[in-house]
Amino acid sequence: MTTTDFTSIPVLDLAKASSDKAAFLAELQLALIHIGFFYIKGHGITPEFLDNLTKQTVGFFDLPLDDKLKTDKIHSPTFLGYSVQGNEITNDRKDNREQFDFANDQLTTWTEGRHIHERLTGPSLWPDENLLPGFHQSLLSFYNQAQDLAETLTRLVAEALGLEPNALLDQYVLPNMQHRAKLIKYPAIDQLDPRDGTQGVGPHRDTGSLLTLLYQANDLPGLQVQNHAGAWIDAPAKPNTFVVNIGTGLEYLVQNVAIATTHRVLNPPPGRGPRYSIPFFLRSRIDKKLTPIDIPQRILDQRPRTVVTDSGHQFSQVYQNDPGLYAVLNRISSHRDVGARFYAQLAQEYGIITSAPSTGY
Ligand SMILES: O=C(O)CCC(=O)C(=O)O
Ligand SMILES: [Fe+2]
Repeated sequence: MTTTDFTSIPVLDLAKASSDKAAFLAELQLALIHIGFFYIKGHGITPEFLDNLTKQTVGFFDLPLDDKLKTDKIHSPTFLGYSVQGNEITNDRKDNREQFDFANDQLTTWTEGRHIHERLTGPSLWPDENLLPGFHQSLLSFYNQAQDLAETLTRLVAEALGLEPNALLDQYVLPNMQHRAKLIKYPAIDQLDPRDGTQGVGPHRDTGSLLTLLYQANDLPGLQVQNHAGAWIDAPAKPNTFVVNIGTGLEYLVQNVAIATTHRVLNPPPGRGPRYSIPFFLRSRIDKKLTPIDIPQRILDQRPRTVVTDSGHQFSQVYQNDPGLYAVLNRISSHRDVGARFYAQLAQEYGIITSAPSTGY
């Protein structure tokens, strides 16, 4: 075990990818191999758009509970929709956060007898447009802009690892596949029952995805990244940046040379009000078994030897054989009520409902 490791998260400027590409790729390579997290600025998503998205986010969580519950995930096998505070489990413990999962609207192709992963794809559950005018449109616009940015970054990740720009996207992302995004609200500690502790979301790695882009919508502490010696490092909000991190999908597909670093969120300190964040997850395709890509030896030689992590490693073997099944199991694990309703047999087969395992994302 190493005793020293990174103590802050680097800020990369996407504009530099045009003005001085070699320097940008060198910074990116370092972040991928040794940190697993970086901030990105100069990304082109406007401050006005992000301010409006923040207003829509606060507006949604401020709706009466009954209105939010009309979009509850329990109504859909896609796990898209609202989850009330305390209804999610990470690393065996209840998270203190409310969230709204969404994606672009797609039709379900699943019918009895087809692969179970197809049941995850389908339309989002939107609140009544009259309650929140413009909400649906803002969120879809965020989804599309974030997907473009995540794909741009994935091309640069490929280059930083000595590959052709499209090498990862061509193999591991389908043009029309459904990715995921969320609105999240973390109540401050004084708004919680003391018995609930301070776990906004427990230590985890983002499961099965390639990259996560996270917009921290207000300036409150809480997000922490576990460095590879085991210490927790703050990742404070920085205006007009996204925090970018690597998912376990990318880590596996690039032979562990980019690292899916563990992170968590603590509920905000008393008196500061709730923290809001908005992640987008660029997934890897889940319709077939994926084989890791060949990486130049000079890059592989830089792989870190040991990484300390407080996150569980649930089902990672399943991912290697069947990423679609893995995606379903992770969703069931995080949202047991939806799992019990739509996937009872699978949940039982994998001991999920009764044994309370850990999960991520
Ligand atoms: O809200 C945040 O800052 C992080 C959220 C996160 O890590 C996740 O939902 O996977
Ligand atoms: Fe995460």
